[in-house]
Amino acid sequence: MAGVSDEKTQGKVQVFDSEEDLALALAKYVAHLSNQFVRERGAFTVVLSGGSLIKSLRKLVDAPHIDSVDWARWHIFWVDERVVPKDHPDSNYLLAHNGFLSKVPIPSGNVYAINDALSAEGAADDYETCLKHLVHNKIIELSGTTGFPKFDLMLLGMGPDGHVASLFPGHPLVQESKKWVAYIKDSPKPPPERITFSFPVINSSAHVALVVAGAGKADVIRKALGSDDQKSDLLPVQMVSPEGNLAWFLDKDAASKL
Ligand SMILES: O=C1O[C@H](COP(=O)(O)O)[C@@H](O)[C@H](O)[C@H]1O
Repeated sequence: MAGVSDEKTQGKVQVFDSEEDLALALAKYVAHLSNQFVRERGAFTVVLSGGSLIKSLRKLVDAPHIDSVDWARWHIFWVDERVVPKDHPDSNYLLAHNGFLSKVPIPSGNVYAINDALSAEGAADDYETCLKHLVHNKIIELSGTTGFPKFDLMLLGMGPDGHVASLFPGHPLVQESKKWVAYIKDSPKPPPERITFSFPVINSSAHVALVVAGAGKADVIRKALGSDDQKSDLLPVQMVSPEGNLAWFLDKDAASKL
């Protein structure tokens, strides 16, 4: 590992010599949390992003994790999804299925994809209803502090503009304070129609990992984690501030301007 810092304000920042090393450490971190939550409460709720995050999960399907993780206890959600059919190349579900879910024995009933037959608004409402049902059944915990669902682990990627989930810089959705799941029809990154968890949900998580690799993201990482930052005009990634733990997984290229 190239470096690590642990500051209360920004979470634990780990910088790895390569994306390969990052992926190895990420797998170890996820497997450790899986063991902990399965032991403590018999379930592990994991929220996925789309994009490059899925490739960075590839070491979880290798030994020793493939055999040691209790996959039957996992419950899979998406922090955001594009409103397209599940077999469309833009689907975050399809990406996760091909790159991760098809390689591990998570029961299909524990994989909560959006209803792709609905409009953006309908799919967001439907997903929120699904989450409420799972809170009622105690699969998902509820934060005693915020009243929003408290996922065990949220795995977030970050776009080169500093967006997380489908919460984009300057978009009014970043201020959503009531809905658990919101919809967007004018996403600056295609496709335009998506659903996304709101910041209150993201920030109620027990653990959030922000996984960022590549030189194309170095400027935003400097803004988010560098010392010369002014706190006005926060990028979405700077609004990630969970009530639990925040861990950054960066490769050397993403951290090159720190
Ligand atoms: O559109 C999206 O982009 C972000 C970032 O993707 P990346 O490929 O730059 O890592 C992703 O986290 C989000 O889930 C996705 O819908």
